[in-house]
Amino acid sequence: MSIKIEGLQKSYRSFQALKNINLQIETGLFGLLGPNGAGKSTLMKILSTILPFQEGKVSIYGHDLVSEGDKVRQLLGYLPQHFNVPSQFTGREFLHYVASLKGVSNLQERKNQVEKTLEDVNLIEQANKKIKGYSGGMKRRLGVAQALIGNPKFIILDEPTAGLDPSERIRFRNVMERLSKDHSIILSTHIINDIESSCKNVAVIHRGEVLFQGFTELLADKAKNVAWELSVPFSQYDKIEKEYVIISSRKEKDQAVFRIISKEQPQGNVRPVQPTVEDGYMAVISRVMS
Ligand SMILES: Nc1ncnc2c1ncn2[C@@H]1O[C@H](COP(=O)(O)OP(=O)(O)OP(=O)(O)O)[C@@H](O)[C@H]1O
Repeated sequence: MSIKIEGLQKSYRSFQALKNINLQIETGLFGLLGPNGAGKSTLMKILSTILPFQEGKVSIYGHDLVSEGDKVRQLLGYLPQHFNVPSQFTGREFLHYVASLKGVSNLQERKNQVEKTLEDVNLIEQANKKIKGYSGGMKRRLGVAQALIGNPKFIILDEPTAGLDPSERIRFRNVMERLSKDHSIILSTHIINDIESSCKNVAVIHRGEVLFQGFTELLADKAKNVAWELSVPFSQYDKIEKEYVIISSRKEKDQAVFRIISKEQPQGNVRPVQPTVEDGYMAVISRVMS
């Protein structure tokens, strides 16, 4: 087991942000899903040793997070949710700087790593431009790059794909897939598709609690027998929205067609549907499970 979290509790003053978290994370890509305010960033900050916690035990590749923080940091690459870079640097200069800080002292080795990482995040063409001229997506990709520099065994990425266009998201996934063979990578995202197509294991966290952990495809099973497609006249749109957990809706002629989660079979023009990972996620966080 690469990462073991036992009985982790974190409070900000009187507010309990993480409640008795127990997670086991192996080599590979691990997805952390949860709505806004669930506690994902709090957990990631704790794992990256920058935030203290009150209760529990965390072990990273056999090192205790608290008493062996220095050893853990040597294994770590971290992209925080809000990542600011010195804007006067060029992308290439910045990555050389990060590589030096991470102890890559051999110049040739540093060059190799920086160029490979720039390629991975598709920033070769912009590498000699000052960061202040980068777009939001380019800055995010540079953020991912700095987390990968130094070849850390344990990589924590807090919303790495936020602001990336679809082709860059696909590129990101391919790089993660390559790294997942011999790294432990935890990534948080709101984009279920990112998790579905690349993470073998996932945890769903909501209001500071882990509500699901396991194989990603098993998350879909949580919506077994509770996922429906319901067609209603357009006039009933608001009523349905209030009554059910809605996954999506579309217009078909004069009908509104809803994909919903409901324990009871709804009345009317309805049919059961094969649940997706997104259905499972919504079923878990709304606690409407089969
Ligand atoms: N420094 C802080 N002081 C007090 N409360 C905090 C602090 N940081 C976070 N919180 C609270 O802890 C809870 C979890 O926040 P966290 O940022 O970990 O959620 P998240 O899952 O990352 O959310 P998002 O998806 O919106 O980024 C929220 O209710 C948040 O308001």
